[in-house]
Amino acid sequence: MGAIKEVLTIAGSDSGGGAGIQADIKTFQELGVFGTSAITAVTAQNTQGVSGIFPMERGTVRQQIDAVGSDFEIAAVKTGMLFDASIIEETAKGIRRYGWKYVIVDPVMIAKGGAALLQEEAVEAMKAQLLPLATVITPNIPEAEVLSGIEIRDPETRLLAAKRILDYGAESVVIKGGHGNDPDFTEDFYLHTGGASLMLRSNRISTRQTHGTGCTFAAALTAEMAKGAPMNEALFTAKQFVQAALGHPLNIGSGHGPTNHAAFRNFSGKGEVQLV
Ligand SMILES: Nc1ncnc2c1ncn2[C@@H]1O[C@H](COP(=O)(O)OP(=O)(O)O)[C@@H](O)[C@H]1O
Ligand SMILES: Cc1ncc(COP(=O)(O)OP(=O)(O)O)c(N)n1
Repeated sequence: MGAIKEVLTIAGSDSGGGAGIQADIKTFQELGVFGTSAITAVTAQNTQGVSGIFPMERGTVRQQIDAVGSDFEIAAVKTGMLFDASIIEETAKGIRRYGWKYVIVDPVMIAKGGAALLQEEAVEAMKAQLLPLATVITPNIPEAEVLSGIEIRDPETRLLAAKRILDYGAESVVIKGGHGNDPDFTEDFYLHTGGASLMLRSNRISTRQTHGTGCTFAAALTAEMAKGAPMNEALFTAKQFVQAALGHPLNIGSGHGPTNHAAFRNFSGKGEVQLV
């Protein structure tokens, strides 16, 4: 067995443990990579919503990135909740300073309960400074609409939105389908600048316990890319990981509960995800 791969997440803390840094580290551990973190904001959050947001000073974020970057061999870096333009700038500078190879940008904007996890005026900084560094961006449908300025109603408008997002300079994008309108299926649509595309399709699981699915998907993708999986395999594993986590609920909390990060380990339903 080779040396364990080291990965970094630059994201917010979720006190409820289902999303953010906590979801990322659990996912990294489950997929056999060593997780490190730079915390951008502390949130007071549970399954019912976000009751407080405490952003870090930009220097605090920089120091965490440098502490990790100067000592660890980071095989892939993921970004999540970045909250404001100054933290986006520090994150982009850090990624450039260390020249990390795989950069997975989850452009977190709004939590399920409606709390803003990214200031509106920071969207332009994200487009200009972070998206050009991304190997893959992983917006959900509302985030893809904000980034592209296109309303996603069907596969045609989704394709247009994906192309528009790639205009900001990223290598590829996956528009996640959890917010789609098909009651039976979810579809995550991947597009590479070279024109190659993929669709990850699965049964839509009927559950309220969906808190942190986006973070978990992007963290699983990060772990697989760090281990050297080709993009199609990394995407497939990430989707399977989320499918298992949603399909084996833990019944924690009284609102939108966390997914089960340990479920993939024992997952037998690998055929439940189709790669099209
Ligand atoms: N009810 C569901 N059943 C199956 N997969 C889902 C469901 N909801 C979300 N997913 C999957 O979870 C991942 C995150 O999707 P999404 O909900 O769009 O992101 P976010 O959590 O960022 O809003 C995607 O892979 C999506 O297909
Ligand atoms: C600290 C923190 N980061 C990110 C999110 C959003 O996570 P996401 O996976 O998009 O899940 P939902 O909030 O949509 O359930 C968060 N809530 N907190």
